[in-house]
Amino acid sequence: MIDFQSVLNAINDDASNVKERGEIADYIPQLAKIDVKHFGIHLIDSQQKNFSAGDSHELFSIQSISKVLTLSLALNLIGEDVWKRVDVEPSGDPFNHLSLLELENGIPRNPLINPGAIVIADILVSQLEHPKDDFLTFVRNIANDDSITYDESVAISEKETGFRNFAAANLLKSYDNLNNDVEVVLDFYFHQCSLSMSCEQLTHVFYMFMNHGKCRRNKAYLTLSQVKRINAIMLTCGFYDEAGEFAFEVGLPGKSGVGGGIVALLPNKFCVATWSPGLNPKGNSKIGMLALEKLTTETELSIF
Ligand SMILES: NC(=O)CC[C@H](N)C(=O)O
Repeated sequence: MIDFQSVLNAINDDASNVKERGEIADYIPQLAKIDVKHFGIHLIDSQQKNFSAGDSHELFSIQSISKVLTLSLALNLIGEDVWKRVDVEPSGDPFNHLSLLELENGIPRNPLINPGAIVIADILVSQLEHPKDDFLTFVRNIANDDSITYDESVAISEKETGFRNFAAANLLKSYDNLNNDVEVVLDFYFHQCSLSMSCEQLTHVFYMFMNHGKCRRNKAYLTLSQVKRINAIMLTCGFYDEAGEFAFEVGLPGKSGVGGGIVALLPNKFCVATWSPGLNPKGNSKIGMLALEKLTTETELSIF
């Protein structure tokens, strides 16, 4: 038996001693206020045993990690038709890159870069009666946790400075790959990104991706084939132009966000989330990447 708690304690000790902690994502002014010194880690295993260290119960902005959840709901609602509007190839580019979108006639490379997630947001806005409420209910149900909510101040802050996302949405519109108004779709997108969760809550939501699509209460939200696809997309696209590095160093499907969160999982074994708000130049949590590399090295557990 692996002693996960000892491994997490050691990771937390190491993380606290790192001096160069990366840069906070200050292009969203509300995120710039967060103390770069935070570090938290939480792991849930297949028996639903929980292990944590550091600031694992503090809330943070999950940002792009939400893209996996909107994709899951879109697959639930319209199935394979999702792939008519967004591709499944890694982009090799930063998350907010636009030139590929023009080269490829308005079909985003994958659902985890911003233009792809904006198309998914458009699908949800079309399909749901009360998009923001219904998406929140979906996430709360998976986690079995009604305390999860949006951070309005983060959503408003991003709306005020989200010029590249407005550019992406307008470009999508010009290629007929956005059915609703740019303002409406981005209001939804900025809210999904503003979802506030702790490391513990994130593992409770993402548990289903390591458990054949079933949440902790054993209710199925995704089919086996959908989980396989989403995990594959996380592995190949979850870290933008650092997806290769994450697979190389950590060896797990996962997803990062500019709030400094990372969630990753090993099917049938565990789901883990880290939070450290300082980012590396590729926009992924600097210490979170180091922590997960240590986790899979020490436990010798990875998909490879
Ligand atoms: N990588 C991220 O977390 C980016 C999400 C952020 N809301 C943005 O659109 O820029």
